[in-house]
Amino acid sequence: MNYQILANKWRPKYFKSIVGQNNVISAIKNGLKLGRIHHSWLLYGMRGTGKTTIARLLAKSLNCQIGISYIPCRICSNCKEIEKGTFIDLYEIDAASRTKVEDMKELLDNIHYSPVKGKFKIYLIDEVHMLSKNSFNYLLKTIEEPPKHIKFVLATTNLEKVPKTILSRCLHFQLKPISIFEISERVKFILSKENILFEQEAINLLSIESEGSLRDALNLTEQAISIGNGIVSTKNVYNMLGKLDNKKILKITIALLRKDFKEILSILEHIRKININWENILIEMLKLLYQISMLISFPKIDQNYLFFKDTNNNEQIYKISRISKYADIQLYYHTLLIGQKELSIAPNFQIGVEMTILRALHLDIDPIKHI
Ligand SMILES: Nc1ncnc2c1ncn2[C@@H]1O[C@H](COP(=O)(O)OP(=O)(O)OP(=O)(O)O)[C@@H](O)[C@H]1O
Ligand SMILES: [Zn+2]
Repeated sequence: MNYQILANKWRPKYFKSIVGQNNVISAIKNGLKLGRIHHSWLLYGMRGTGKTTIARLLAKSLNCQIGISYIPCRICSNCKEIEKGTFIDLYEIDAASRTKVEDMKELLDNIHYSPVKGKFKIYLIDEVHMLSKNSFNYLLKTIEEPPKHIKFVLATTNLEKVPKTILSRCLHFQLKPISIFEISERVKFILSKENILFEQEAINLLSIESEGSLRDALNLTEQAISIGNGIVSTKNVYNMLGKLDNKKILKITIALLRKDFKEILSILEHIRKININWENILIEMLKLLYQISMLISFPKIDQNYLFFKDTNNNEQIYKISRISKYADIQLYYHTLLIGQKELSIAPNFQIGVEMTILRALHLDIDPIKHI
């Protein structure tokens, strides 16, 4: 069989394998059970959260030869062809590449003919917000009163750009960004099925980096597997993402609070030698300062609330929060934040970051001695 990227190979085959979209899935389940199936569905939400996947599952549920079902058989020829992407009554259109009204006419011209193999002809229009005004008008005519054997599934990452006239004729489903926990559980599940070794921290990093998109998480994982020769290690993921690991972020922040010029210079020299995303250093330092501020204000706060997590470093972070002054931390935070904002006008990112750290070092704040 041809090589398939992880994100495609592990596209859920059942509704129950979809993660993080419980509300949408239970509404679909009820609709299918009761046989109340609207003629036009609109799935919206950020990239890589399951829109196309759910649309295809819906096509299978509606056209399975055993009958309409939340759990289609996956054995009949309709189910098989839908999974392979060869089913004749499922029309998948990427609106981003077919925006013109001629395309829409060509697509909808034979809409009155009955389906060839299934109960329904299904039109899945991805990135529907990209259609031209004329295309929307043409679509609107059909969507107002489609023949009984037609179902539309529209998907978009940009709801604001879909005309209200179209919106008001569809049943809406909002897909949420998927939580870090759910992403990391799914990635770990897939890696164990693929017999690939991984470090937990590496998966956490990938899951945070993908910002709610499971597709992005799986693509990053794929990249990490190839860099690591089949193993997903924390070190490789840090390198791949161009990030300093948490320990170094903690180290440079402590050096700043102690006003340890020598240590700062040696860390900056180290950073210059590796391939790094400079802006990210400021972002991670800001996150750490936020965490310290929260701990000063709420010493007993639930650890899960804090996202600069690394059990080995936690003790030190708690210690800093006990011995530093809130106003000082806020001032450091503000200085780094302004530096981050001004990065785009610095001669380059390295100079921008180094000057920002120097500015923070020279603030009129007493150094903390005993960390
Ligand atoms: N909720 C989810 N549950 C399980 N897997 C998911 C989910 N969302 C995305 N994936 C994984 O990511 C891949 C891409 O997802 P999908 O094509 O459904 O995203 P999408 O929301 O349509 O994205 P886009 O808006 O970019 O088209 C899937 O093949 C699957 O592996
Ligand atoms: Zn079937």
